[in-house]
Amino acid sequence: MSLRGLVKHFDTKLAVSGVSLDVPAGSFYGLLGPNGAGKTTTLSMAVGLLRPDAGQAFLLGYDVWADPVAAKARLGVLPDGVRLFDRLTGAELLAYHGLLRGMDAATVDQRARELLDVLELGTTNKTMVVDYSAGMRKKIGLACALLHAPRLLVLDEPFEAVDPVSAARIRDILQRYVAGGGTVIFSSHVMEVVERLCSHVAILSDGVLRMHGTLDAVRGDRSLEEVFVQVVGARVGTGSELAWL
Ligand SMILES: Nc1ncnc2c1ncn2[C@@H]1O[C@H](COP(=O)(O)OP(=O)(O)OP(=O)(O)O)[C@@H](O)[C@H]1O
Repeated sequence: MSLRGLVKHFDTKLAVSGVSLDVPAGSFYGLLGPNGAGKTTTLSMAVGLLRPDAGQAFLLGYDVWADPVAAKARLGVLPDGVRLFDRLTGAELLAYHGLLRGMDAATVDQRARELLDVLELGTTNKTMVVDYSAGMRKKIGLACALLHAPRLLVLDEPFEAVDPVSAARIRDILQRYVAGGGTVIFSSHVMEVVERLCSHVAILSDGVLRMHGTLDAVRGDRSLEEVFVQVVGARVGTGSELAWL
């Protein structure tokens, strides 16, 4: 994935200010940044969900805004908020996604069962997605992103709201996916997960890419958290805040 000078304003607010980033094929890329840094906005522009004011995004060589069908056929996305067709069961939602992507019904059925099983969503669960918990919605969103075996996965906070057992399962799936030649870029607030999984990391704040590169190069001899806090400029507490509490 190559991002070139992506810019996005919301009214007068400059949310993303000229982000350029190369995500090498086969890398496991972590995108870090404080709340409101512009991670979701950047990833949404990168995958063709939010039109940039300026700049370009290339996925596996295809310009996502000029050639969206070719780019999106090779891409799996877990968007922020996961707006799903939620009056369906998990199995129905996966079937819908697979058939929309032109997959044959038998393959969709087999992969859907495996995904529901491995993500512990239940292969025979009749609960509609609208009644899923937050973590279950995250997992069914991830299953939809994986179903067509894309070469590139873009995941917005895939571990948010997910229980520790499922998180370990997702880490394992993604590590095997990368070992098999896939590429992952995901946003996260959990340094420990990023340090454990990622080959590369980027730090965004106030819509600007502050640091990026291999994990070792970004981290140096410090912890990722120390680097993050320094790069984004942590406020120092005076000890007098919330004195009324
Ligand atoms: N649809 C929108 N309308 C107006 N402002 C928006 C919209 N989406 C995002 N913003 C603003 O753009 C900035 C970047 O938001 P974004 O959601 O990309 O941040 P983020 O890094 O993903 O944050 P978080 O870690 O909290 O999810 C924020 O100031 C946010 O208020």
